[in-house]
Amino acid sequence: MSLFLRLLFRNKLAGFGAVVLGVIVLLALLTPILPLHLPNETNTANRFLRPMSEGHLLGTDHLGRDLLSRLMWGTRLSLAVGFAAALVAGLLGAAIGVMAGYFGGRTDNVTMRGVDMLMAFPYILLALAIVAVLGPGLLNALIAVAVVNIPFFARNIRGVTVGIAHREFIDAAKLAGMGHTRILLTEVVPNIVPVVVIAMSTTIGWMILETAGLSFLGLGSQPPQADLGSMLGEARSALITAPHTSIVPGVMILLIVMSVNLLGDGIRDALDPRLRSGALARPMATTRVERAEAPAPKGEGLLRIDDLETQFHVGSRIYKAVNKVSLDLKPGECLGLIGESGSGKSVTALSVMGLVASPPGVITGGAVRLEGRDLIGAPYEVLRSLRGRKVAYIFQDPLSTLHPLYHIGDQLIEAIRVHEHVTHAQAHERAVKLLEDVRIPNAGARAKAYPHELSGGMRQRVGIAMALANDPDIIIADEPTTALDVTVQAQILALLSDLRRDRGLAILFITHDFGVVGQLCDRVAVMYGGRIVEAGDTAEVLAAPAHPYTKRLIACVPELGGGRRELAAIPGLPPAVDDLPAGCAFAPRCDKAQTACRADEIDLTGDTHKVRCLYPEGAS
Ligand SMILES: Nc1ncnc2c1ncn2[C@@H]1O[C@H](COP(=O)(O)OP(=O)(O)OP(=O)(O)O)[C@@H](O)[C@H]1O
Repeated sequence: MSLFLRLLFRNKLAGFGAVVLGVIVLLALLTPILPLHLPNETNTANRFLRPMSEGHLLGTDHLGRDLLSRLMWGTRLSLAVGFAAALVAGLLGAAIGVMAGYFGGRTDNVTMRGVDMLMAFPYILLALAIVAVLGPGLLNALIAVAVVNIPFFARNIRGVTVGIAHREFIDAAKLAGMGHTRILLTEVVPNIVPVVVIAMSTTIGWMILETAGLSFLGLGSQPPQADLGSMLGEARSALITAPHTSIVPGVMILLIVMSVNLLGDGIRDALDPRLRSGALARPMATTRVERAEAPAPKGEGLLRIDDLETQFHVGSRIYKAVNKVSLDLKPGECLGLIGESGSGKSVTALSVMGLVASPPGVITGGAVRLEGRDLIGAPYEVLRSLRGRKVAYIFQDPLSTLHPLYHIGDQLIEAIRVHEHVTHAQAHERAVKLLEDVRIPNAGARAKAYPHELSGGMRQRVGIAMALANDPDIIIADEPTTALDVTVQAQILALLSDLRRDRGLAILFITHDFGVVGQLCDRVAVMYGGRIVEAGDTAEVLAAPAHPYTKRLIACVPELGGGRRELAAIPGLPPAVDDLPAGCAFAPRCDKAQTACRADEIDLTGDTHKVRCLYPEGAS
């Protein structure tokens, strides 16, 4: 709760709205005990007294009634009706939306067509019609406002529920034998409550306005009862001669609606989990850089990463995802970056082109040099011109990176034309050639397919073709074969290997599978807890792993035809990068660890085969 309030008040306008609304609600609650005139007490001798008159701070109306008192009682009534209408519309609308979205089929059709019919009328006409049938009065105005707003909630919530109803956790609940009522109450409703709260918080102001509108027309509260709309309606005839009688309720309506809307926006933002995790809705175009100075280059290379540090700053917590990582990639070389989930491989790869989302990501140190030019802190335009053209990425799940509504050919054409001024026809020809290069059969026809029409392996070939679209020098492949079965995985690896040879591509290949590294990579770097713990030629590391972590990682890979042996899982879990232990991060899971391992930082030592360990394997 305190986190929610902190996030809410971080948005200054929402904080202002909360304070203004809080004061108004408090005054409205205290109205019965405040020393005010009676709101309906008339005194025609004192008609239209100006504000600041004796005994009448805001003056009086056409019947000599005290405006301050009527304002307070009227505000109380308008707020109560607005909140009640929002609650009724929100609950009924949500219930209809949940039922229609969850059960689908005929239930959905019948209820939604009813809702559509309600929506087909202009809402104010519908409200007028309802009040005309029920008769004027505040309760009937409340019913009318609630009814005309039900379709808004029903439609929104139905959409959200349809999205949830087919999710795996609902299937799991069904498989576990839960009934519909239980699934609705325990699985669906908790997921839609934030949406209902957000929709209600942003529509209360609107409903207060609608109720005031009906009262203004004489269909809501009836004389002598005051609400803000009826006060405005009664003041209409004296708009010029006694403007204060209109201004007083008008300003109050403005304050209430404005503060409710500002607060509603703030509540919506504060309930957004991305905001809660520190990732404010709009990430910057490139990763934020807070670096003292660039370290000197430690050598040559097409791509050199020197002492890179990337962190996530979430509230007061600092996640050291990448901690002084150094790597280098030569033209035509394949470097494997391997480690368990969460070791920092993807963040390292994304830092290269400033693609880590900020906030919360921050590059706090190091350098990334492409052909000698430091890219850390480079302007967005520079990075944009290099992204795709010099360095291209292939991701694990092409279905989430390919646009679902465009033909794959068109997406390739777009990728080509981002960097090259070629005609559509030329780009199309190139796109088909690229699809042929990645060995997609019948490439011309396949260019017209949508991503969902292709198999996982074919989609990943399209992902590779996208990466090749601008003939880059470097491809960063982030677990591109993890989601594929072994035969397709072998085909994709063979394809990457051929492309590397034919085009002289340098590849940074991220994986957690030493088997894949053995097949494809010349060199390998092993990551653990955001640091490189071992690096060297693949054959050398595979034959004689020096770090106990590498050794255990290799032992996890089953060997075909290697006879029956126990697969050695690594006990324990990787460390949380916001609370790394002192010394070696692997020490808590290492059976060779000594006291010294837990004391100070350990250096990466060695020449071509480097290791960060005080007691490496094989050493006497
Ligand atoms: N937005 C974020 N906020 C806080 N921590 C984050 C955020 N994104 C990533 N991290 C942390 O950074 C660390 C490195 O994550 P990264 O995705 O690079 O791991 P990885 O080795 O690529 O794992 P995987 O193989 O599962 O993709 C993890 O511990 C992760 O929890």
